Amino acid sequence: MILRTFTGMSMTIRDISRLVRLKSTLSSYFDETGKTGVILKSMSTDIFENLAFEDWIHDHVNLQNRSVLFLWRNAPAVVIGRHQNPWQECNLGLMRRMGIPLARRRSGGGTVFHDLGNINMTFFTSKKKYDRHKNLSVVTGALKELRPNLDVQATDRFDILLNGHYKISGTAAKLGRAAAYHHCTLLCSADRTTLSSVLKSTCEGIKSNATPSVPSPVKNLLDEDPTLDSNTIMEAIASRYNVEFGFDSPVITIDPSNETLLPGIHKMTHELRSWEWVYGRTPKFSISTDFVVDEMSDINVTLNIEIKNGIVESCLLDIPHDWLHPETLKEFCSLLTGSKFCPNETAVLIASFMRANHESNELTTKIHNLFEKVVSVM
Ligand SMILES: Nc1ncnc2c1ncn2[C@@H]1O[C@H](COP(=O)(O)OC(=O)CCCC[C@@H]2CCSS2)[C@@H](O)[C@H]1O
Repeated sequence: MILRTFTGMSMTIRDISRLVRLKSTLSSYFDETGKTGVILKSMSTDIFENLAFEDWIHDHVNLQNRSVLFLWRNAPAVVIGRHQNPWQECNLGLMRRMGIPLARRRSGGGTVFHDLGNINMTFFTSKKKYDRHKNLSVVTGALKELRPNLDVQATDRFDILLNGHYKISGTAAKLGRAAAYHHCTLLCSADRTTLSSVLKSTCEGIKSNATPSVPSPVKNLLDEDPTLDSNTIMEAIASRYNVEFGFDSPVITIDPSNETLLPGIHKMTHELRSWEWVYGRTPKFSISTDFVVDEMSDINVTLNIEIKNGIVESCLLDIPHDWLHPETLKEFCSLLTGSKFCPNETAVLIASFMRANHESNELTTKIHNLFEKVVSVM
């Protein structure tokens, strides 16, 4: 079965049999049933599949007279805004070591951390009905219904604060020509240690006009009230959504990797996963930084590098000529120029460079040290 019901509110047998019988796409299902409000919940915890599903709904569902609430959670991931610079926003080295993926979403705004202790909600409407205040009041209303003493309030910048100070929810939005979506997070029991360590850039000397994030002190709802749990919170949000908007939708569980139901979804997911989208879409930037390349003799190096579309446009290294021959240095820099600003690609290039230039062990060690330092900013 393509869709299955979830929670107390159940999908009608007629709805299900229609879907099974038609083996239809989700958009034709919407048209068939004529429902004006639909609540969907993802069975995937893959950030790229879930972001692709958002795109799919936005592009394929007629949202003129219809609203959709999408509820989803992800395995650990860092999600940057459309116009952001990942090198400026997060600790990419640590994320690689921890196996935490980086995703770039299509909406603007800042960088957030997701894991299974964080709920995401996407409110799809026509552009005319787009109303972030109303959507956030669904969230705060649901929380107050569950625990009347919780002090949760939406702010002017559409964050939700707990006790007037701690951020528990961040918002971003995408406005299309006729349709729109507003999506937000909700911190229930996320790993705050990982959150703060991955959202700390290690890269110094970046110059860019990418959108910067606005860091805030964060808290989990379950730290305030350990008797809460994220499934209960999700159900409360779903029923509050129905009440607030006058709908009667069950929560329909959906598989965002189902190509039959969602024609074209695989291609959309693939694009979101690609290096070209995640890193290559970074607005042009430069890095100017100093490092010691040879601790023994205290050799100081200045690196000036310019990156456009994720590709090294120019690379200048200021190194004492008696440490590395200017010709070798020139070759090293021209090797990087035109390549992806990425440790894997650089490692391959440097390895072949070292094979071709194996004059002495001393030179190999120097190139290796230089490579390690340059790669540490990637
Ligand atoms: N999961 C989560 N929820 C709330 N706040 C967070 C979270 N992770 C980090 N932060 C805090 O917010 C700031 C960034 O705030 P800033 O205001 O810059 O950015 C946002 O809030 C963007 C929200 C995007 C929501 C989308 C919904 C579905 S896909 S992602 C960060 O430095 C932390 O201090």
